Amino acid sequence: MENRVFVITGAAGSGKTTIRNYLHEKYGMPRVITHTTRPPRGNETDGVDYYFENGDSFFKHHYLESVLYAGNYYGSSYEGLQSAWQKNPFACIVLDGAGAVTYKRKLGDQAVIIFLKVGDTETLKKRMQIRGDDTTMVAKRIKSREYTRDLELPEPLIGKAYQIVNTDLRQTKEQVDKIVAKYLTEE
Ligand SMILES: Nc1nc2c(ncn2[C@@H]2O[C@H](COP(=O)(O)OP(=O)(O)O)[C@@H](O)[C@H]2O)c(=O)[nH]1
Ligand SMILES: Nc1ncnc2c1ncn2[C@@H]1O[C@H](COP(=O)(O)OP(=O)(O)O)[C@@H](O)[C@H]1O
Repeated sequence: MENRVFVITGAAGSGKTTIRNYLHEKYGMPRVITHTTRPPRGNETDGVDYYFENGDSFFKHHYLESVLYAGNYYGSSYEGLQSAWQKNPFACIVLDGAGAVTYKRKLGDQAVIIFLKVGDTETLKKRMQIRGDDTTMVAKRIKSREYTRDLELPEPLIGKAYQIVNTDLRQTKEQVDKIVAKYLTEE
């Protein structure tokens, strides 16, 4: 079976983490944990949600790609992906739009991109608040250039990504199941 990495991308609050966890729980896909200089949120654990880094430690890793998103660095390491693939041929990762473009360019068909879309900013804002995000952080996030950019599928990924409007979570999961089934059955 060829190695694949399911890349979940989309704006903040669009449901990326929810779908990544679904892929992990339903299909046993290892989650590639990425590195960030963003401070942990109250419910986040180091080594589970992210590897939380400081300005020095972040730059000591060997990244497949890294970005600056809303003022913090995020990066995914080669080692993280390889160790996920050692456990299972299908892995999953959450990336911003720029990271998804780099993954597609570097990994080609091995990267299966799923772009989650939610029509309006109000819904996204509400979801972030329900999730328990700090109100000031939500406001800062929504104002960032990266947030606005990730509301739409990046131009280089047009025709190369699956797009799902994540309104009804049950329907979203069904669409994700159909995508995974294609790769499970073709092998
Ligand atoms: N390119 C890239 N993006 C990442 C990486 N890790 C996380 N991200 C993205 O960084 C953005 C901000 O993540 P986060 O601060 O957790 O906020 P969230 O969008 O509300 O979950 C999201 O779009 C994540 O998908 C990474 O290693 N590389
Ligand atoms: N289709 C949906 N309908 C309602 N709430 C959702 C839906 N999908 C995700 N959520 C909720 O919205 C919040 C943000 O989702 P999350 O997966 O953390 O987004 P992201 O990782 O893209 O920032 C979470 O509280 C999650 O449970």
